[in-house]
Amino acid sequence: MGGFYDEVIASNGVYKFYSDGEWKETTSSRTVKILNPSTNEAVYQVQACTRDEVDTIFDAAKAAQPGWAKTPLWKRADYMHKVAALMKENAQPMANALVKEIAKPAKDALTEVIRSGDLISYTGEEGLRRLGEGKMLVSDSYPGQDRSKICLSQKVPLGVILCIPPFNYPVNLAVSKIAPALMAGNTVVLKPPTQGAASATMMCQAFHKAGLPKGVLNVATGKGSEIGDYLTTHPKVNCVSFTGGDTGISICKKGGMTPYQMELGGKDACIVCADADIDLAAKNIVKGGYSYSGQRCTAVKVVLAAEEIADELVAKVKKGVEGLSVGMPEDDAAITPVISESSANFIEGLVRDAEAKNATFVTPYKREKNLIWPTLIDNVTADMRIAWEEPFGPVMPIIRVKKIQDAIDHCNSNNLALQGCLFTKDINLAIRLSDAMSSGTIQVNAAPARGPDHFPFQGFRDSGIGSQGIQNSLEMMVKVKTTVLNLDQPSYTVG
Ligand SMILES: NC(=O)C1=CN([C@@H]2O[C@H](COP(=O)(O)OP(=O)(O)OC[C@H]3O[C@@H](n4cnc5c(N)ncnc54)[C@H](OP(=O)(O)O)[C@@H]3O)[C@@H](O)[C@H]2O)C=CC1
Ligand SMILES: O=C(O)[C@H](O)COP(=O)(O)O
Repeated sequence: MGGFYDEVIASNGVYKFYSDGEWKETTSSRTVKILNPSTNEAVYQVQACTRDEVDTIFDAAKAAQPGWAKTPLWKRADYMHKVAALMKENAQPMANALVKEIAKPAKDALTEVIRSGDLISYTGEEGLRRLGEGKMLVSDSYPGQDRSKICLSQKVPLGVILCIPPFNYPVNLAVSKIAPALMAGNTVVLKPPTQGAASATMMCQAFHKAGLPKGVLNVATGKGSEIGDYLTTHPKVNCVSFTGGDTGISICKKGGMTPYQMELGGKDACIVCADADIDLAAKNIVKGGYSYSGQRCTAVKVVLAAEEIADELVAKVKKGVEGLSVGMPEDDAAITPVISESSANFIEGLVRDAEAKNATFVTPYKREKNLIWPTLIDNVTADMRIAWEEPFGPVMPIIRVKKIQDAIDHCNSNNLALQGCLFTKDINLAIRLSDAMSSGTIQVNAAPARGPDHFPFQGFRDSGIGSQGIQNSLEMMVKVKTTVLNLDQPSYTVG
């Protein structure tokens, strides 16, 4: 694997956890297996941290926080640039791990690591400018007041941030939480997804090698079902930044007076209007719906096509889908095995339901273990589960609509409301539709996407709480502290 990562791995080949600046093995000797989705065989193992170890990790994070908050902003930014450079220099082994543990196509895996380095650098820059700014308010703007009070507000850290990313971007969605949290003077406990824990753990070595002070970043590994509740309800947690599925909703319900940044599931709708550029729409549906085998929260997950153009659109999407390579991530196939057998079974359940209710299979459904061939399903109706549920797999439903209002109503009736997109050549219609679609982000004439990573990224309804994107994440990782200067008499500057 290469010297840079050697100390991350224990002598028996199990990845270590990271606490108080040191790579450690659990005293329980229990480990968690990470299965390769392409073979369903164990490819890596991580430590199953005990509750005592979790306590020690939080103690380290809590103890390190005041010192880190006193580290000048420019120094924190310097660390971010060092980490980013180290990640990029040592990207390939991390990308290889992504290929093996989450079956991400080889090129996309490398892109994830490089994109993460860029995100960390940008966060250093942005944090330096933004977090150095506060506000000064004078009192005489409020009725009845004179100018005898001056209010100074600044952005201060929240404390210890618990970061929990999902399997599909274990590196990128980890750093999109860690970097803003650290820049804002917080310390971090990372709980990586089990599938993705090896690459996420490797990523933390870049922080270690950059010389980050002890306890500022810590990694607790183990199954979410075993240590998740203990982590999220831990008394030393001051904010939970989570990306994943419905688990996020139960975290909020179980939790207390802790701020949450939640990015949850999506059922991103793609509305194709009668006047759309059909080639452009078809290209985006194929790329947006099937890249990483549909396992993106921003994947196009239902197409709502105007009846007039539906035949032409379906034919063009079919052609694109038939051109997708299907195979192994090592070979950089476009469609690779989905994350687990249970995920493949769930996807198959949605497909069988649509089949039983007489949907039209434009491309046939085919599956070998976790590998599912890209499937295009036309004439989907509202009584089918796939019209509403998120497959997180390479399966695309098309619903034909008589009126655009039907498409808007479908989009707005779903509790999942992350992103959406629309295709039209009419800018006025585009704005009206975007305003009418009640989802966190609407893309006009392109597929949904989170990036570029400084753009706001948020879900409405059950798709999330708060907003991400570098700028908004920085704002979510701070609270406002004010100091009011009370003068003995009003004072005015007259210019
Ligand atoms: N909006 C967005 O940006 C994204 C949303 N998603 C959504 O996530 C789902 C798939 O991702 P997936 O990773 O399976 O999602 P999960 O919600 O199952 O898991 C997400 C993370 O939560 C952890 N976890 C599991 N149980 C608990 C618990 N009780 N307390 C705390 N943490 C826990 C998991 O750990 P472990 O792996 O050990 O179980 C993992 O790290 C899809 O629904 C998808 O839409 C996915 C990516 C992005
Ligand atoms: O987790 C996800 O699926 C994302 O946040 C989507 O990111 P992307 O649009 O860059 O794939």
